Amino acid sequence: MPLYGKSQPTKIAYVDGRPKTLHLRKARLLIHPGLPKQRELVFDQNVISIGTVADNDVVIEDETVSRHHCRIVQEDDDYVLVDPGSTNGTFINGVRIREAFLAPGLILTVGSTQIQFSPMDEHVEVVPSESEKFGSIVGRSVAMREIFGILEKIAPTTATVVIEGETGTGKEVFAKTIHQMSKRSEAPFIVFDCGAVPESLIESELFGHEKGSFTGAIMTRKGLFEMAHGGTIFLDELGELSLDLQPKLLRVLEQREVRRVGSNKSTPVNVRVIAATNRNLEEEVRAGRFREDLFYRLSVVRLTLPSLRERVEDIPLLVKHFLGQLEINKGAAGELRVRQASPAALAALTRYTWPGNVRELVNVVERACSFAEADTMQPDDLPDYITGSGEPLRSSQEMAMIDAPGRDQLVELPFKDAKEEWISSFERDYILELLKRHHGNISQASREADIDRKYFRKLMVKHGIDTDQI
Ligand SMILES: Nc1ncnc2c1ncn2[C@@H]1O[C@H](COP(=O)(O)OP(=O)(O)OP(=O)(O)O)[C@@H](O)[C@H]1O
Repeated sequence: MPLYGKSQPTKIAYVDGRPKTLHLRKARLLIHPGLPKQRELVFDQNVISIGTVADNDVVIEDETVSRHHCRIVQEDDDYVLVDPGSTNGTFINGVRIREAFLAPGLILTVGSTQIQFSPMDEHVEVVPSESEKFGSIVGRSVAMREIFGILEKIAPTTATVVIEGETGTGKEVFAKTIHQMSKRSEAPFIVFDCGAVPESLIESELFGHEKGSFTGAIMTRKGLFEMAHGGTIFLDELGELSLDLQPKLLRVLEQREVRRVGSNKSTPVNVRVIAATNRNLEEEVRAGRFREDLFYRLSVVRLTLPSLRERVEDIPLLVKHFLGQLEINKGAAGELRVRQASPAALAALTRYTWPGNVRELVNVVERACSFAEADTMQPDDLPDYITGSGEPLRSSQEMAMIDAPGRDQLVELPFKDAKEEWISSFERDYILELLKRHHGNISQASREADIDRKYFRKLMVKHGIDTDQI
């Protein structure tokens, strides 16, 4: 039974897949309650550390208090006080405690300092933002403006965020923007791709290592968590993190300290974590590939970015945005070479199904800028597979029509499943066809497809395509 009645931890409530309400959980601490020198502090993070040294969230000048004395941890529905071993102890109602649930209004005694704890809840309706921009992210669809509405509230907090979405939907740019719109914007934003580093090196990359702790560790090195101190760490492809390493990450999140490989000393870190994955983490938990406790600890705020196919009304705005951003579209004096897209070009871009999402759109606009001969982008400046007019690549669309599961089969499925089935079959055939044409050369095939090589590889993995098959 939660101690705080109907209150809930910081979370977004979804109804029919749409974000409806945002519960922001905060904790208020009164230091020296009732005394003239009473001090009030409000926190939105899920661990609040208390001690005498400056890296604590609550710094207390009291010689009976330890350097890192105790911490208050937000559990799913409750707050828990943890004192793992301070010298003079933490007391509630005169009883020394190591771990205890905190009820609202309760006073804890830390050394000779009293602290009163009260949870504070803010419930807000998620309303689509009026703005079509959040930092460097643009979007006018309701789905995107709803996300902007959430971000306006949660970016300034320290809440951990998990961003889910297909490849190229903008997960990294969202993470960076959340950091830039937070109070941590002056501190480092560190990116780590859990899928790009060999498993054996991930621990030392993230947490650092001591000299000689393993073959090749010739110097002591700080890990990325220490480097991100005061700022944000972005863990991309979190779903790739092995089950062995997941408890180590959980430990850092819960205890807010890291231990370098080969060291038995912990270093406190103050880092906001934003993680992204193109897998559905809930399904990964059900399949036993992702730890449930880590999932709950991380997904304080969980955002799902819609694919570009689901928000085609954003395409004109995105095209305009990229025309203004891309270096290739700038003349000697910084003027834009292509200023706009013609209605026919926009219509073609809107009809296409965008397996590579926004990243693929960026590539297409970039390519069109180098093809365009006037200041308006025309359908001729777009790749044939987008306008549906080209010779061989036209076959990608035909292939999808021909090889996709039969229409009769598809109409038996719910719309969403049928659509996914159809797109998946298109992706598989398209990639296979291009690889065949380029004798298994991924660079050439991805260039012809006009999609990023990294994304091309991901599609190969997704569909179990190996160049040996070609
Ligand atoms: N809404 C948006 N507004 C402006 N630019 C965007 C938007 N969404 C994505 N982009 C741009 O699209 C490109 C791809 O985005 P990003 O790399 O963030 O995707 P991702 O989901 O992290 O991809 P991956 O899963 O492959 O790592 C970037 O150039 C990014 O700036």
